[in-house]
Amino acid sequence: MENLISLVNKLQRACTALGDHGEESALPTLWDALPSIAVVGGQSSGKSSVLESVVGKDFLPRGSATMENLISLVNKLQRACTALGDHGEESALPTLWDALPSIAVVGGQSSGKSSVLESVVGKDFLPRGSGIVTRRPLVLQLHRIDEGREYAEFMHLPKKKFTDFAAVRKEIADETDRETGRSRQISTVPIYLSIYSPNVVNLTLIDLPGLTKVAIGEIANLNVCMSFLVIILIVLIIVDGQSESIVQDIENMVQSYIEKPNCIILAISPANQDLATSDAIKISREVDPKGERTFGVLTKIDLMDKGTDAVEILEGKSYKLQFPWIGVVNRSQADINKNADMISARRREREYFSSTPEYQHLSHRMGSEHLGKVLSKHLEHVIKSRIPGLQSLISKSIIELETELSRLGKPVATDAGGKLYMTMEICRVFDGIFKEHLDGTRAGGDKIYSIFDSQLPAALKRLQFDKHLSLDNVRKLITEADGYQPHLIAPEQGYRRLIESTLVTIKGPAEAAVDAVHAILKELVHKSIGETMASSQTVPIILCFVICSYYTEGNTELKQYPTLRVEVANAACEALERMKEESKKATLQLVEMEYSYLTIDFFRKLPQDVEKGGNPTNSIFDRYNDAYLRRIVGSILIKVVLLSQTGSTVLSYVNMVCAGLRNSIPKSVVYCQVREAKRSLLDHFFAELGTKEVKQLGKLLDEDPAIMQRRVNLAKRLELYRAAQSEIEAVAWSK
Ligand SMILES: Nc1nc2c(ncn2[C@@H]2O[C@H](COP(=O)(O)OP(=O)(O)OP(=O)(O)O)[C@@H](O)[C@H]2O)c(=O)[nH]1
Repeated sequence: MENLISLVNKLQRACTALGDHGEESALPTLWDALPSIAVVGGQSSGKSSVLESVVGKDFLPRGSATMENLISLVNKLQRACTALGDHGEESALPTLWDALPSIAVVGGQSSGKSSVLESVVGKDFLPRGSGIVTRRPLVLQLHRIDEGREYAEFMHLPKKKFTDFAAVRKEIADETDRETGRSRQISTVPIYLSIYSPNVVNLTLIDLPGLTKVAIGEIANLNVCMSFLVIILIVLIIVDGQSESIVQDIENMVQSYIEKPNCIILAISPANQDLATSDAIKISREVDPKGERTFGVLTKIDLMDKGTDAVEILEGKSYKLQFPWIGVVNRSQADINKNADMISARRREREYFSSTPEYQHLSHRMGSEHLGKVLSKHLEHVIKSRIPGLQSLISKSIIELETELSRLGKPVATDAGGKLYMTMEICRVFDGIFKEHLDGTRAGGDKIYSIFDSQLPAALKRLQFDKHLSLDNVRKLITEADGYQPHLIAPEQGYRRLIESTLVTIKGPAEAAVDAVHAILKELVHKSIGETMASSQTVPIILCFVICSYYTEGNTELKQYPTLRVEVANAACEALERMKEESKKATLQLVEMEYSYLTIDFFRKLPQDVEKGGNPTNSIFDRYNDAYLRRIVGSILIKVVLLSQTGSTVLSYVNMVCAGLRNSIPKSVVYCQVREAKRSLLDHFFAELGTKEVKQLGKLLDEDPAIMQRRVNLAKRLELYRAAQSEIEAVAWSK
């Protein structure tokens, strides 16, 4: 039996070595066929303990992994936010940073903020000196590691691990100067520092510049002598690069961090100063009047005057906060100068509280180690309570980002094939929209019909053939056509001239119809360009061309690519121009055809008419009298009588031809322009596109750099939010 079990063990080891873990594989898997025992159970049900008992060894990791996960998740999200430039500052994009809980350290200048931070971390790494030392927010993320050497990493130097904390201090000072240009000004752009150590608790702390009270405005309240001294001081400060506005700038910056409801305030007040004048308490009260998210920290307890103590404050009697006050004893300036190490400083601090009679009863909740633990615990609690809110914010943001991204479309392909494909797809979408306008799915095509139905007939009517065929005009034309020899039977040449000169006038309305349709087609081209969505970018390449899906999946206009937009518009308009010329030729030809050949029946009927009513023996002048001419013309006044006699007259012939042209002109226009535009609007453009090099194609798709940048930002943010969503879900489920 033992052999059998060890055989299975051996086989399982071999499977693992071959990468066969029972996961999906194209090869038959042996792993799945081997028997094994899986330990299942709820969280903290004792799975690991059962396993360890079976093995008889203590070898599995333990602890409140979920809680640690929470803080490291928030740390991760904060780092990701920073990488995306999301510092919680004003941005058109939804910001996750603001929703993430953080701890901001605030207090007056030299109140001991940096010392508290260093004590919590247990490392000496922050720049020290006179004046305003902290001039940029320092976002300090503490990561607890199980073992190994502690190290620090800056966000702006991602690949560099700092094991020497003096170098960390130097880098903070240098990076501050890089941003503020050694001008001693302050900057709101944070420095991100991560410290990995087995001696820290998971925590994110933000060190902010110290609040200061020196301001020009306060000089007025001082006596002359003092004012003089302060002015000299301020001049010195200004010479040193610090302007008066710095006081306000610092206050604004601190305020902007701590006013966010998710910010936990670590208010640092020195015990050797009156608490009533504490900058930290003053500013935190403004944003958190009930003290619901303010932790009061009292520094410099060891520096209090002899005979005084901080017991009243630490017991919450003189100034009550929701959370108990925590007293700390940091390294003094002398300790710093002597390079006293943090471990012994922490030990001395512990000893101070346990051995000072006034504080002995409070010693279990004093000191920087205790502070670190309290903050970590509180942060966990806050994060936990924020999870539902975070989840809904992230889900909402994901939807918003996806919508916006699909509106912007996919980025331009880099290779020639991809660029060509994208250009063609955009053109095809444009072409589809243009056709829809003509076919009635979209508005605009109906205007063409209204030209044929009302404008052309109205224009033909306005020609007033009867007026053109006035007796004087008829006489003139017939006489001219007869030349030196009057006609014998019928004035054929005269008829021809009359008809020709009348029908020629139809060219005007015919040409106008061509031009009007051309104008409408051009208008529809521009309309379609405006409506063209770069939806080819949102539809997977394998999908066939389904226009309706383009309309629903995205609505980025062709104007996203200004050059392509212009080129497509030009190509389409040039094509329409060519079609217009063809149409004009064909349509005018229709009119010309009508006067080039007159229907023969018309002439055959004329001699009979002459026989019936005319008198060929009359002199030429008699035959050209008004009655005779009127008969030729068939003027409206006498047309009833004369039409019945002559059967055909110039006017009726012209009207007959005109009625025919009224039908055939639209046919010609539609054939040459509308049908042709639907068929081959961009044929020339496509032919030219095929000959273009990748560079020229790139120029066509010269997207607005701002849009490109926005797409990149949105995509990164979406990636972050999706990752955050799955991580938060994992934590939320295991809560
Ligand atoms: N004796 C003693 N000295 C302290 C204590 N806390 C801070 N100090 C000293 O007070 C001075 C100022 O401390 P910092 O931690 O630099 O103060 P800060 O608030 O960070 O200063 P800025 O960032 O410049 O505003 C330093 O010399 C510290 O050594 C303390 O609890 N006891």
